Amino acid sequence: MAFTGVRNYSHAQPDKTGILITNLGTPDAPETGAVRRYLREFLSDHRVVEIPKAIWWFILNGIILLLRPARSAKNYRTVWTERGSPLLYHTADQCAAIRQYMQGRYGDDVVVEFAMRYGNPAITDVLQKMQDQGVRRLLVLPMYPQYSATTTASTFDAIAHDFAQRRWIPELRFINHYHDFPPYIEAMAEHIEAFQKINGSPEKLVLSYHGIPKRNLLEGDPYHCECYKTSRLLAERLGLPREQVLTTFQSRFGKQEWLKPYTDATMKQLGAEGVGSLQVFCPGFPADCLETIEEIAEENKHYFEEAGGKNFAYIPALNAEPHHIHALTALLEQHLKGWHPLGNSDKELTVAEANAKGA
Ligand SMILES: C=CC1=C(C)c2cc3[nH]c(cc4nc(cc5[nH]c(cc1n2)c(C)c5CCC(=O)O)C(CCC(=O)O)=C4C)c(C)c3C=C
Ligand SMILES: [Fe+2]
Ligand SMILES: [Fe+2]
Repeated sequence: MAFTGVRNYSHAQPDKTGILITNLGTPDAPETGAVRRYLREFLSDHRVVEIPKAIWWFILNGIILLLRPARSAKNYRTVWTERGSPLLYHTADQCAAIRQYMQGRYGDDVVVEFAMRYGNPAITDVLQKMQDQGVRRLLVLPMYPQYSATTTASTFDAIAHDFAQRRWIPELRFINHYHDFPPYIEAMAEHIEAFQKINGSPEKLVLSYHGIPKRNLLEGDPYHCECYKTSRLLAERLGLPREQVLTTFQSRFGKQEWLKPYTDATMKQLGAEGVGSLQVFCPGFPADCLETIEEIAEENKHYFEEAGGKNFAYIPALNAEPHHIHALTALLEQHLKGWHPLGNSDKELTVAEANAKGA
């Protein structure tokens, strides 16, 4: 096998640092064919579905990819905008804001790009683009605050798979999680406080995270613990008593048991108990997407109200808000330490030069 080499290398070329922001990915269009292509790639990942591969191949191709794409496409159409899928454009906006900050600090020494684990822009294409720009040090930030093998490790697999084809791999740093990073907790707290200043404080605040199969927890995935820690730190920072804040898990897939309590069952229960006002925030989703806009703000709102609940409000994700960008750049800078001064590693900057660069 031939490895991909570095083309047009010149010794005069400065070494650059690359920051790669990744998220899950989304279909290219809210249509059955595009959704099927996306779901095929996503659901063929053994990190996501751990059922033995041969058995799963028949279920996936014989049932799921025949039935689900049309239904999912219909859901995607309800959230699609002129700028495309919310997950895609929020990620693009986050990347642009982080790039602006990093360029202000380090100029052209740092390259900031984003990629998606499934679909487009594909990780391997973006890594090629970064290599072509002279990136020799790579910092990867998967936008999953809470570690899970299904998401974080799968992203690592994709980076490793790409590197396995390259002759000259860059120096690598990979952010595993940031579920308890103080600026992230602070950004969420300030965001929730700002929302409540306008909309009032609710009787109950539900913190809803994407679920994973319960078996993954029993097999040693730390995701469940990290979600509870995020909730505890956020509730403490907001000064809310324990009974006012609930942690739940949404977006089940398939027949097996997933992490409980389930968000939908909780909505029905709180509605039936006659809860007067409820706010839902999703700390595990740094960007609004199908799972927040359609599943929480529409479907689960309906469950709550149908069961008798009043005043449901969904608190939007942090998206590209300044508080969020501040938290993310603080996280990135923590992980860039020792790579300063960014730029040509052969050339030491004088103090005056470093100051002039703002490094
Ligand atoms: C099949 C099992 C799934 C696991 C395990 C899973 C974990 C997981 N997912 C996210 C974040 C997102 N998931 C999104 C959509 C989505 N998730 C699954 C399945 C699993 N996720 C499916 C089949 C879908 C597609 C939508 C559908 O057909 O209903 C999204 C939104 C994507 C978008 O385009 O908007 C996000 C984000 C996390 C964080 C996670 C584990 C911790
Ligand atoms: Fe998911
Ligand atoms: Fe736990």
